[in-house]
Amino acid sequence: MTDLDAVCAELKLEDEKAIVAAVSGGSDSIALLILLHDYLNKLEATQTVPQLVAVTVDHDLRAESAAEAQFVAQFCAQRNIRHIIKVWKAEKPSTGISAAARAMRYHLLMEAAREAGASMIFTGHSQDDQVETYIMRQSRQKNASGEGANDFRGLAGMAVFTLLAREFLLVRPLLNARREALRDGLRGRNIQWIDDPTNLDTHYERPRIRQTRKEEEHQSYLTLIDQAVAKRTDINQQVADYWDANAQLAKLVAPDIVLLDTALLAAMPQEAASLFIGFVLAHIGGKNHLLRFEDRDFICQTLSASQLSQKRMNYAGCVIEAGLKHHRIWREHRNLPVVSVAQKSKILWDQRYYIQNNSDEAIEVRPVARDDFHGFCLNNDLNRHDFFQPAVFSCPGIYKKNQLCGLPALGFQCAEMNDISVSKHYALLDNVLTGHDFILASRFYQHFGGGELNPVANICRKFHKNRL
Ligand SMILES: Nc1ncnc2c1ncn2[C@@H]1O[C@H](COP(=O)(O)OP(=O)(O)OP(=O)(O)O)[C@@H](O)[C@H]1O
Repeated sequence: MTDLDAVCAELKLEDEKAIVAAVSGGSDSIALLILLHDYLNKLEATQTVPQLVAVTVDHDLRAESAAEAQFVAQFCAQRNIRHIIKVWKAEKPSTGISAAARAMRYHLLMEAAREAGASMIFTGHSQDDQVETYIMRQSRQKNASGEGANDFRGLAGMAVFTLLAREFLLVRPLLNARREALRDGLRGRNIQWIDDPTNLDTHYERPRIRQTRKEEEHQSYLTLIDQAVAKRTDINQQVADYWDANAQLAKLVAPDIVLLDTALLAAMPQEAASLFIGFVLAHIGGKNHLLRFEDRDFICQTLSASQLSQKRMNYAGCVIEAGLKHHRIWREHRNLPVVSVAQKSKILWDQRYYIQNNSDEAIEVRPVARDDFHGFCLNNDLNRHDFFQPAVFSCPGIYKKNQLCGLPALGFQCAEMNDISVSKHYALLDNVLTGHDFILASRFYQHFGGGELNPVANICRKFHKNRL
C-alpha cells in the first residue's frame, strides 16, 4: 500500500493538462509510473484526467544509459504512455559529478515539463531513500565541526511537496513506501525494471549506506526523522508567528537593506532568532543556502549583547551594523559581478536580480561607480531623493556604451532603459523550496515583497496544512 492515491487526491489533478513522472527505469520509478497510470485510469471513469508523460534523463555518464532510456521508452510504448528522453549533452565536470548530475536532472525534468504543459513532476523517492538521506546527513554532521554541524533542519529529510523554480511542484508520493514492497508489487505483475550498477558501487556514499544499514534500525530512523520534521516545523512557525505579530520591527527600507528593531530578535526564542537572521542574510547577500548554524548563533548573541562591543560584522555577503535601537543589514560592496548581457538575453546578477535585455545592443551590468552616480543624479535631477547610499552601491547599475543609464532596482532609469527589465530573485527560496519551509517562505514573500506571483501562498491554500 502506498500514499499515492491520497496524495494525488489532494492535488486536484483534473485541473492539470499533463503531469510528468520522472522515470529512470529503476524499480521505484517504474512502480511510480504504474501506480500513477492505474490511478489516472481509475479516475478517468468519473472526471477528466491529465496526460501522463514519463520523462527519462540520460545523463550520458555510463555506456548503458542510452539503452536504459530505450527500455523505458519501450515500456511506455507498450502501455500507450507518452515518453520523453532528455540527454545531458554538455561536457561533464571533472569533480562533483553526482551533484552536477542531480542539478542537470532537475533542469531537464523541468524543461520536459514545460514542453508538455505540466506543472507537476512526480518522482519515485521511497522511504528507503528517505532513511538513507537521513543517515548521510547525520554522518556529515558527526564529521563536521563547521558546515552542517547541528543542522537539525536537514535531518527532516525530503518533503512530499517541494516547489522548484517557483514554477513546478515536485511530488514524492512514495515517501512512505518501502522499496521491497514496491518491488514485490512489480514482481506480482510480472513487471521488470533496471538495476543500475552504480547503486551497488560502494565508491559512492548512498550505495555504501544501502548495503551497511540494518533493517532492525529502520523504524527508529523514521522516529528520528519525524522528530526533526516536528522541530523544523515548530521553529519555522515560531518565526512566522513573531514576524506576523511584529511586522513593523523588520523592514525592508530599500532594496536589499533591512532595518531590524532590536526588540524583534530579543523577543524571539534563540533558535527562531538564529533562523530568522539566517533567512534575512541569505536574502540580502543573494545566497541559496543558510549561513552555518554556529555563525548565525554568534551573530544573534553579538546583536543581543547589551554592550555592543562589535559594531560591524561581515557575513554571507552582508554587512551587519549593530545598533542600540536598530540593526542594519545590507549587501556588502565586495565581489559584485561585472557582466555583459547580449541583446535579447537574460542573466541572473549577483544571485539577486534577473536582468532581461530586450534591446538591440549589449549592456553591461555592474555596481555603480561613485562618480558615475553623481553625474547620473545631476543629469536626472535625482539629488532631491533621500535614499540609502549602501543600496545605491550594491544594486545593479545598467551601463550602455560605458554610460550609466539606470538603477532600476531603485526605480531610477532613463529612456534608454525601456527595453531592459529587472526583477528580484530570492536565491534561498526561488530555486528549491522544500514543503517543510512553505509557511515560513510565504511570510517572507509577504513581508519582503516576493513579486506579484505568490505560488507559495497558493500552494499553502491548496494543500492541507498537515501535509506540508
Ligand atoms: N535518470 C533519471 N531520469 C528520470 N528520473 C530520474 C532519473 N534518476 C532518478 N530519477 C527520479 O528520481 C528518483 C530518485 O532517484 P534515485 O537516484 O534514488 O533513483 P534510482 O535509483 O536511479 O531509480 P529508482 O528510484 O527508480 O529505483 C527516481 O525514483 C526517479 O523518479
